[in-house]
Amino acid sequence: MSLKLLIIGAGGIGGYYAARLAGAGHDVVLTARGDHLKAIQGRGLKVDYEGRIFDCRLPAYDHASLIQACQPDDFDLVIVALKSTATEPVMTELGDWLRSGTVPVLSLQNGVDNEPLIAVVVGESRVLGGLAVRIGGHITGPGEVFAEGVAQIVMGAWPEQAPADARIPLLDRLQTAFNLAGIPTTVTDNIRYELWRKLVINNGVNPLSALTGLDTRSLTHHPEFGRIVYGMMAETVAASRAEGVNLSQQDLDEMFELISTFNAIKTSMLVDKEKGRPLELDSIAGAVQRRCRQLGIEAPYTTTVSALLVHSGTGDRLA
Ligand SMILES: NC(=O)C1=CN([C@@H]2O[C@H](COP(=O)(O)OP(=O)(O)OC[C@H]3O[C@@H](n4cnc5c(N)ncnc54)[C@H](OP(=O)(O)O)[C@@H]3O)[C@@H](O)[C@H]2O)C=CC1
Ligand SMILES: CC(C)(CO)C(=O)C(=O)O
Repeated sequence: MSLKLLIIGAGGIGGYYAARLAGAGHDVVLTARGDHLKAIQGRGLKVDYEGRIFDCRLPAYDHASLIQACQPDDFDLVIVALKSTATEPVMTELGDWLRSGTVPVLSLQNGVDNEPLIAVVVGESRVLGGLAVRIGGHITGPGEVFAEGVAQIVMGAWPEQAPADARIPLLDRLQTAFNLAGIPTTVTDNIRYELWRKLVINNGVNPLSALTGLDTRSLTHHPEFGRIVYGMMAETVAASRAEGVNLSQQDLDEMFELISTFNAIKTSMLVDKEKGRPLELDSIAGAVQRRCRQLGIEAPYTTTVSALLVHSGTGDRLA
């Protein structure tokens, strides 16, 4: 049976997954703003993925008109695909509307601090944690998204899955539907572990790519930058202990291997820096630094790269 899905933030990630899900016959509604929204409303959303073009005509709204046009329980699922810098303001903007229904909310964002912000608004029992894995994607022009990679999704009941958790039937349904739509999707019973493993990658490459302008392959294969990437990843592994997640040396090596052998991706933070947009620095490097401070340990690589990035002229745009 087809799903009714609301995707908040039709950018690189939201736009790509929207196209796959709509292509498989699901009813997808988008939110966006500005020229991108106008283009989606006028001409539709065009997604260029691995040599295939998806042209989709989908209903799209800004948040003020979404509240007028739809009820939260018109949907089986709300997917948040915003930058982390927008999570709190958008949750405030849509808070009363979301609270007027019972629909579950899935975050597909990088970082470990989005689900807690969503839970403040809708309550933990409605939150699904998730992440977009092995995908690079961004808006290339109004109404246009480019994406590459196998583009998996990992998701699970947040913060943890209880025995006989009421969210399991929905997760199973989503897993089946997403896989049939061409999105390799797995459900985990330990989503916080997976979110932290992804943070290892993002802290390893995103800030350094924004600082240097280099893609993920150039960074990880560079004799000096590769060591800095590994150092920032190791600091993320150490930081995970502050939340009892306790990532291991094996997690560190697996994540370094994953990003070293993945496509040469222009990270989302580099794309934001080039476009002069706010960076997810606080939710990536800041998240690691805060946990390390809490544990009384240093995070010298993360602290240095963050400080250089702020100093390089983006400081006034950090959220
Ligand atoms: N891009 C990638 O390759 C990957 C990204 N991720 C993560 O996925 C998440 C989403 O990233 P990404 O897709 O790159 O983000 P984008 O910036 O491409 O997309 C976010 C979209 O949300 C829109 N938006 C923001 N605020 C509002 C608002 N108030 N009302 C309506 N629309 C709004 C943005 O509009 P505007 O442009 O006007 O701000 C933009 O269109 C991030 O956490 C990122 O780290 C994970 C894996 C890979
Ligand atoms: C590093 C990468 C591409 C991994 O998917 C990512 O998550 C991002 O660009 O934010």
